[in-house]
Amino acid sequence: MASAEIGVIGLGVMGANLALNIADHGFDVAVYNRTEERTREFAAGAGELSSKIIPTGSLEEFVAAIRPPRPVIIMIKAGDPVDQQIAALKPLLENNDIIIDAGNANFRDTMRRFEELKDTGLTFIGMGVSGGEEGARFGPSIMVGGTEASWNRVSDVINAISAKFNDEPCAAWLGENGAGHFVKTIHNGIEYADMQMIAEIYGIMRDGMDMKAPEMAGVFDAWNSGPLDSFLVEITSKVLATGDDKTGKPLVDVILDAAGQKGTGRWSAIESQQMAVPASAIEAAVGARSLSAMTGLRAEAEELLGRPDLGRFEVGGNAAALLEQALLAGKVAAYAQGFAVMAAASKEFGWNLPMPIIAKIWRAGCIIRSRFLDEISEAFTKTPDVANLVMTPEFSRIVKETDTALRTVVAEAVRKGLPVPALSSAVAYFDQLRRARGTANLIQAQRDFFGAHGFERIDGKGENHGPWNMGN
Ligand SMILES: NC(=O)C1=CN([C@@H]2O[C@H](COP(=O)(O)OP(=O)(O)OC[C@H]3O[C@@H](n4cnc5c(N)ncnc54)[C@H](OP(=O)(O)O)[C@@H]3O)[C@@H](O)[C@H]2O)C=CC1
Ligand SMILES: O=C(CO)[C@H](O)[C@H](O)COP(=O)(O)O
Repeated sequence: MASAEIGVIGLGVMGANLALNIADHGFDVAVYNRTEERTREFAAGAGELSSKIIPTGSLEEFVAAIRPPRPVIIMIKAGDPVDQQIAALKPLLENNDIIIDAGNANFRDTMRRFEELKDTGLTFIGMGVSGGEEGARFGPSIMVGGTEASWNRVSDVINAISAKFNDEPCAAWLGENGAGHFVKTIHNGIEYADMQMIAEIYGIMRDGMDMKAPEMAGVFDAWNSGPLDSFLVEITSKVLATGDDKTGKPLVDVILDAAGQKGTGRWSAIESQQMAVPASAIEAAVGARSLSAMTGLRAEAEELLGRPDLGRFEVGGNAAALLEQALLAGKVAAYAQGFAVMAAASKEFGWNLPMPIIAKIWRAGCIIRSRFLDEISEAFTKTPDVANLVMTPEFSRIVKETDTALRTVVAEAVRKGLPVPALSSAVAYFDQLRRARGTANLIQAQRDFFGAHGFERIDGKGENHGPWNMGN
């Protein structure tokens, strides 16, 4: 008997919690997982929600359990598995059924899938979901891409299960085809930059100020009541306060310093380059994760080159306050870059991405949720067409107020041999951005010299060439 209102395929961390969240909001949900054992375990652990959950052992049974037109959420490993899953599902579905890929898909795959399914009678939605395990269970931030009509058909359930900020759902339709997954990708790119900058500040405290993890936990905890108030700062404090049962040391001290990455940060950097919109903080964060994973090379390099031991990180006065300001400044650069990349993609793909709404739906539920996003949403609401976040009155004020702190922290870290790739990229970004006459005049001259590429003069339009003397 088809009684479920919606189905979820994939009962890993995210799918299982999303299914429980859906059931918790009163919807009957059919579930299926490739490995049936996981479905059995999930159903057995569903407790009082089990009456709303229909576990199924085959795709046929799964499809038959959902009332047409069927919304089917796929929440499995991104990439080829999604194509395989769609191929297996397609012959079983009927006209008007909706396939919703909720994993971290590359938006280019989403656009392809959208096209492939366009004339089949089925509808495809690419839906970015953020919030990790807890978000999926109790309210994630949800970024939807597809036709507006398809969004209207699923918005009740998606709004219901999403996080709420001031009672507003942190879910929205953001545009056609790949829009939702693109925005989720940039969300993750910003997440990478945010995390990297926090890690750089942690590195300064640990290696430059000789602070121990519990002491740092207190500093991050205090920062969480100020302008840096955010989920990532909050969990950083909690992580730093956690001990290791085995050694009695802070757990963070016994974790291998090699960061994993599943692709979304890298895609953000690649897409920013494709669109010629600088996202140097995100790139620095991706690069730093890659270099972190080269543990053998780093050990050899330390041996060969020596690790600079240039003394303590000294900024005079209140170092914690300066670090807090520097982190805030770095965040502004990362978010300004992420939003600028989205603005360019919006034009290129004709999505008309609503920046104030994107900032709004990131205010709760997602990994980068913060007080800061409320300020961004306000800034974009007041000045929706601004070219760059830092050009808004609110954020230009923050850039000016935090400038000395960012510059001081980066300069002192560089002087003392403490790596700060993302924070230093922020200084360079701001310094280049606010310099009306830069140095690319020389690059233009060089290009013209070796390749006759031409240049424009400051005192007139049109292409010019220099009288370069190639012979000498
Ligand atoms: N974890 C997180 O914080 C977040 C994850 N995501 C995204 O959500 C998606 C799911 O992630 P998560 O729940 O963490 O992953 P898990 O590793 O916990 O679970 C993976 C799921 O994918 C299924 N799967 C893997 N390969 C295939 C395949 N070839 N065919 C069918 N099913 C397959 C697994 O089934 P089986 O049990 O049979 O192996 C399992 O249900 C990913 O795209 C991820 O990037 C998005 C936001 C946050
Ligand atoms: O989407 C997420 C959070 O928003 C996932 O946790 C994702 O896996 C994070 O990316 P990575 O694994 O590359 O750190």
